[in-house]
Amino acid sequence: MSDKLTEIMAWKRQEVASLLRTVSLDELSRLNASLSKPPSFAAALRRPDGKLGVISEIKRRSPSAGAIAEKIAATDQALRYQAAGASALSVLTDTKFFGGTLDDLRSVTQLFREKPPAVPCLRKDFMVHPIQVLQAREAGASAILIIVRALSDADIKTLFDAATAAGLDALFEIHNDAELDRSVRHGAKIIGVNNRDLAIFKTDLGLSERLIPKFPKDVIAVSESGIFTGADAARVKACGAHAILVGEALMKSPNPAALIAEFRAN
Ligand SMILES: O=C(O)c1ccccc1NCC(=O)[C@H](O)[C@H](O)COP(=O)(O)O
Repeated sequence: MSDKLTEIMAWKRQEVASLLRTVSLDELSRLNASLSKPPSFAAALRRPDGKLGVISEIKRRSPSAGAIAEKIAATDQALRYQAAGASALSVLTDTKFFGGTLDDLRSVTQLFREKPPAVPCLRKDFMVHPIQVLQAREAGASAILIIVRALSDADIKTLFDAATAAGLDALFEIHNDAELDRSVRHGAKIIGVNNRDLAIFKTDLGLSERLIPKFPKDVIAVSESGIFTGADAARVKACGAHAILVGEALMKSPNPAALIAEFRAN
């Protein structure tokens, strides 16, 4: 792993270091019991009409694209996505590389509680420790991200167990066959193929086409990154994706509702 992800993970471990303390499964279960249940991320991705679930991302900037919509308020974009019929939101909470914050997630989930329907939110960050899972649950998330390539099996188990205890779903993100095998061994229920090669920042939907047909039938399949048009969405749906995760195209679109409708046209 010698690419941008290596740099981000190293930074994330440094960032989280000041917060580190033991977070037991018991503490997470008690926290879960004390808070209102978040809407199910997994259930939102498998649509009864067979159309693609669309996970719509709030992403102000990124290492590959640079500035996307630096000044946008998370709640304004969240309302646009809610009105557009997004299945779920992905809220980037990393500040250094993506310009997001945990407050973005908090304010969006609070807004959805006040103005239903509550669209489930993924905490999109680089998870390394259960304290981040606890933060995600407190901030109202429905799911966390587990980047298989960046974590040892022991770390994956710790994070997945923590998410389960906290009442959260986990999106396992993969880039190759070995990572698919590892996710399945861990019992992943939602697996996303990230089409972006983090060494050269190029996206290739062919990666979803190669890997998704190999997913176990009961796993929810997500295709992530590099999806811009109805034709792109149709390609990944044809290979078995239940849902897509879209950032840049939706953030830059003047009409996210029309774009989401285009993604679901097939
Ligand atoms: O987007 C990046 O440049 C990036 C770089 C390093 C690690 C992760 C990165 N992106 C995170 C994502 O997974 C995407 O934001 C997400 O899949 C949406 O992608 P897109 O629709 O291409 O904006």
